[in-house]
Amino acid sequence: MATPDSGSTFDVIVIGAGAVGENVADRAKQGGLSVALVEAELVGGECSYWACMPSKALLRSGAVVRAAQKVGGAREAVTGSIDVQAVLKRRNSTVNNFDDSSQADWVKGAGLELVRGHARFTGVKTIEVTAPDGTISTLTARHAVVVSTGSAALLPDIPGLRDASPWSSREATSSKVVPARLAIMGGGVVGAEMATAYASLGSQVTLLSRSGLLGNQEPFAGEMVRDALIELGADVKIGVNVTAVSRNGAGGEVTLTLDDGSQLVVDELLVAVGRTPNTGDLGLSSIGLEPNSWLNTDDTLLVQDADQKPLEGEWLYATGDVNHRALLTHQGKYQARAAGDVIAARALGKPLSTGPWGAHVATADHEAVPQVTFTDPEVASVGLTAAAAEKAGYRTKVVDYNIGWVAGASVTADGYTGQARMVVDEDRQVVLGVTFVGQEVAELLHSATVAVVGEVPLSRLWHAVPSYPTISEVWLRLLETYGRDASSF
Ligand SMILES: Cc1cc2nc3c(=O)[nH]c(=O)nc-3n(C[C@H](O)[C@H](O)[C@H](O)COP(=O)(O)OP(=O)(O)OC[C@H]3O[C@@H](n4cnc5c(N)ncnc54)[C@H](O)[C@@H]3O)c2cc1C
Ligand SMILES: NC(=O)c1ccc[n+]([C@@H]2O[C@H](COP(=O)([O-])OP(=O)(O)OC[C@H]3O[C@@H](n4cnc5c(N)ncnc54)[C@H](O)[C@@H]3O)[C@@H](O)[C@H]2O)c1
Repeated sequence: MATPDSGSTFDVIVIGAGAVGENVADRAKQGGLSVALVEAELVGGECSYWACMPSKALLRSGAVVRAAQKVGGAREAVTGSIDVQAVLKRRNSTVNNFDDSSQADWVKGAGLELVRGHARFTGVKTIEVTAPDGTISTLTARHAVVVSTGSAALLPDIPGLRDASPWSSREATSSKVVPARLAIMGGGVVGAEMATAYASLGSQVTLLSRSGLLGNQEPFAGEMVRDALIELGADVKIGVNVTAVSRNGAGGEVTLTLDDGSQLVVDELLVAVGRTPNTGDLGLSSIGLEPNSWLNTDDTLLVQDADQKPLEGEWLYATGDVNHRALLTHQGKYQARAAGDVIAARALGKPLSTGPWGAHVATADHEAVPQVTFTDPEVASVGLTAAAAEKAGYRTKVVDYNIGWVAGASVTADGYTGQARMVVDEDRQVVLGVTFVGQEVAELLHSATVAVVGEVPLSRLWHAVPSYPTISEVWLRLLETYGRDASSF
C-alpha cells in the first residue's frame, strides 16, 4: 500500500475501487502503466457489499423454495418455511462479513498501488487524499485520472423524510432484521427486487409506485412482477405519491401520508427512487466542472465539459455509475476495459480503435445494454423496447410469444408462466431488443445480447437451433411467429 504522507506520481490514478475502478486500473496496468487506486471505504465498492451481491443473496432462497414448490414431487418435499436467520447468515458470507482483505490482496497481486482514503481534485492531474487517520497526501498523474466513484441512493425532498431515518438500498441489503411491516417507495429495480426479497422473508410489504413497476422495461414485465408480488402477499399501490413522513421517536413506527389522503404505518421505510452521483465532495470545481453532477463522457470515456468537449490535454475519464451511461456493474466493467485500454494506448502512442464497436469505445452502452431484474418472475432484457425503438425512428415489428407454451418451460415448472418479446428492425431484418419474463430466464439473456450486438440477420438466426427441451426454444417460436419469407432473405 502507498504511504499516504508521501507525495507520489503514477501514470494513472483511479478514484474509487468499486468493481469498475478495479477493472480500469487492472487494464491500464496490463497495458504497461503504473496505477494508483484510491478507495475511501471498502475495496469492491457498492456491488460487492451493499448492492448486487447481498441483494441477490437475499432473493435466492425464496426463489429456490418457490421453484421447488412448482414441481410435483419436489413440492411434497419442501414443507417448511424459509429459515430467515440462515438466509441472513448466507448474505453475510456473500459480503465476506464486510471484510475487503481478499479484494485488497487481489489489488496488490495485480501490481496496483492501493491508497486508502478520500480523494479530491486540487488541480489538473492532481488529487489530495485524506487517509482514515486524517493524514493528507498528494498524488499526481502523468497521463490520466479516472473517476469511478459510483452513485448513492437519492433521497427526495419530502417533508419529514430525512428526519425519519429511512432505509436506503444500503440498509435494505445489510439489515440484520426483517421488519414486520416494510413500506418501499419507488417501483424501479431496487423497489421490485427488495419487495420480492422481504415479502419472501416474511415482511408485510407495501410497494408504493407513482407509475407502473419497472418503467424502463416492456409494460408486460412490470405487470407480471406486480401480479407475482401480490401473490406473494405484498400490497402494490400504483399511482400514489408520498407527501409526508414521520417517525415516532428513534426506532419507532413510521407514518407515511399518501396523496390519496390515506396513511400507512410501518416499521421501516425503504426509499428506492434512483441514484445521485458521488461527485459532491470531489473538488470538481478546481478543474472547472460542476460539483454534484454526473460526469458526461464520449464513447472513449473521456469526460466532456459543458460544451461537449474533452478537458484540455484529454486527461480525465469517468467510468461506471458516475457517468450515468448505464447504472449496472457489468456495463461499468465493460466501460472500464475500454477506458483502461485506451488510456494505455494514448499514453504509449499506440494506434487507437475508436470507431463504433472498436476496442477503445463503449458502443454497447447506447442500444445494447443487458439487464436482469431478479424478481420472481425474472425480467431479462437487452436492447430497445418496442416503445424505445419506435421513438428512435426504427421501422419495427414486435413479436410476442408465451414462454409457457415451450416444452422446456413445462419441464421446468408445473403451470410455468412467462412472456417473451422480440423487436425487429424491419429495414435491416435484425433484432433490436428482446425481453424475457419468467422463471429461470436470466441465463437465456446472453443469447439475445449476442443476437443484438452481432446484428445477426433473422435469416441466419433460423440456423441457430435451440436444444430440445429447453426454454431457449422460445427463440424458434419467436422466429416462427415472425414468419419465414424465403424471398426476403
Ligand atoms: C440494491 C442494488 C442492487 C443492484 N444490483 C445489481 C445487479 O444485480 N446487477 C448489476 O449489474 N448492477 C446492480 N446494481 C448496480 C450496481 O451496484 C452499480 O452499477 C455498480 O456498483 C457501480 O459500480 P461503480 O464501481 O461505478 O461504483 P461503486 O460500486 O459505487 O464504487 C465506487 C467506489 O468509489 C469509492 N469512492 C467514492 N468517492 C470516493 C472518493 N472521493 N475517494 C475515494 N473513493 C471514493 C466508494 O467508496 C466506492 O467503493 C445494483 C444497485 C443497487 C443499489
Ligand atoms: N438487477 C439489477 O440489475 C439491478 C438491481 C438493483 C438496482 N440496479 C440499478 O440501480 C439503479 C438504481 O435503482 P433504483 O430502483 O433506485 O432506480 P430506478 O431508476 O430503477 O427506479 C426508480 C423509481 O423511482 C421512481 N421515482 C423517482 N422519484 C420518485 C419520487 N420522488 N417518488 C416516488 N417515486 C419516484 C421512478 O419513477 C422509478 O420508477 C438502477 O439504474 C438499476 O439499473 C440494478
